[in-house]
Amino acid sequence: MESNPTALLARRAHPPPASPGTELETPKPPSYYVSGVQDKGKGLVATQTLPRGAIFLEEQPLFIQDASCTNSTVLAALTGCSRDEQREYFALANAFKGGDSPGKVLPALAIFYTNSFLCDDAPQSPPAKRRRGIFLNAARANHSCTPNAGRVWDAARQAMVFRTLQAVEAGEELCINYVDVLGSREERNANLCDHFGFECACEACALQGEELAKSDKRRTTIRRLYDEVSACLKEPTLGMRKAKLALRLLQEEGLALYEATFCFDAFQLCVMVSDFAKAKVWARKAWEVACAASGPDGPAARTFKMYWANPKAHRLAGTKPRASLSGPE
Ligand SMILES: C[S@@+](CC[C@H](N)C(=O)[O-])C[C@H]1O[C@@H](n2cnc3c(N)ncnc32)[C@H](O)[C@@H]1O
Repeated sequence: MESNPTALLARRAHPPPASPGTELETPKPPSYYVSGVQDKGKGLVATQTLPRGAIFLEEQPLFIQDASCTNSTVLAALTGCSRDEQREYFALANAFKGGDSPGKVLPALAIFYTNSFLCDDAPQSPPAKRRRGIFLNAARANHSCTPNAGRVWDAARQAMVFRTLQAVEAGEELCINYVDVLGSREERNANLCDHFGFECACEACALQGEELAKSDKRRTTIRRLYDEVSACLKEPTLGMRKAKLALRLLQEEGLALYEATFCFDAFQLCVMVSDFAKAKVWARKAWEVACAASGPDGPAARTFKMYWANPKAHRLAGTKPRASLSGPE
């Protein structure tokens, strides 16, 4: 096996052993278990009721690869893992299995492509520098077009952190989103098939007839509003109406994603027309949503908190004639 200078070995999320003399903490029961789920193979299921914003999984990578990874570099990284870890790795899903085309991907690399997550320390690093990691537990998280969980890479702790985006009942599956979930079922599934090789079996994709048409319309409208609100610099009142419509549609569709973005848009519209009282309310709402999605120390939560404290610090403050806009419903 060729040596692999690019594979950065890291350890999995095992709690460090207590040093002699330190008191042992009572271990917390895990918030999820891995189980078979209908039409999706295995998945993560909540063991207990979890409130919005609860961390249910934190995991360090088994190993990380950069963008130039090959089957050989993955195999080399695996030589630094225990036998059990290697066995667990080869038991993960392989979206490329069964393909008999000449360009067939070898198993170690195919499993890496199917299960790795981006874990870049520098945000927005160029594609060639992007690092991806394998997380043996997190790899069991399935996709949903109405995800109830989100994940962020905590660079300081070198761990992937998963939080609930909304309250979750015991026994409910914990799902993230692999692709953008705005757009119609057809568009979402085309994207999932192209990039991940499967058709989605989530609840939103299982809708039929009128229910499906309504869901598709809500999602395509939210996507349109996403572009339109930011183009409403000249018409803050119209922009606010669109932002609030998007928030209403997100709620109807049960989507927690994008809420912070629209709240922050509403904040920016308020600061533009010097309605700083409403701006504060919107910034606070954006902060609350961001805290639930990616924690209070995430970049979005920190930015929103700063503007909540001082909305006048925003570069658009007072750039339009004074007006009064509406706050959240
Ligand atoms: C990273 S793995 C997720 C865990 C996987 N279900 C398992 O059994 O290990 C990705 C694979 O899970 C399946 N999967 C994930 N989300 C799905 C969904 N919404 N509908 C159908 N299959 C899904 C697909 O086979 C996909 O290639």
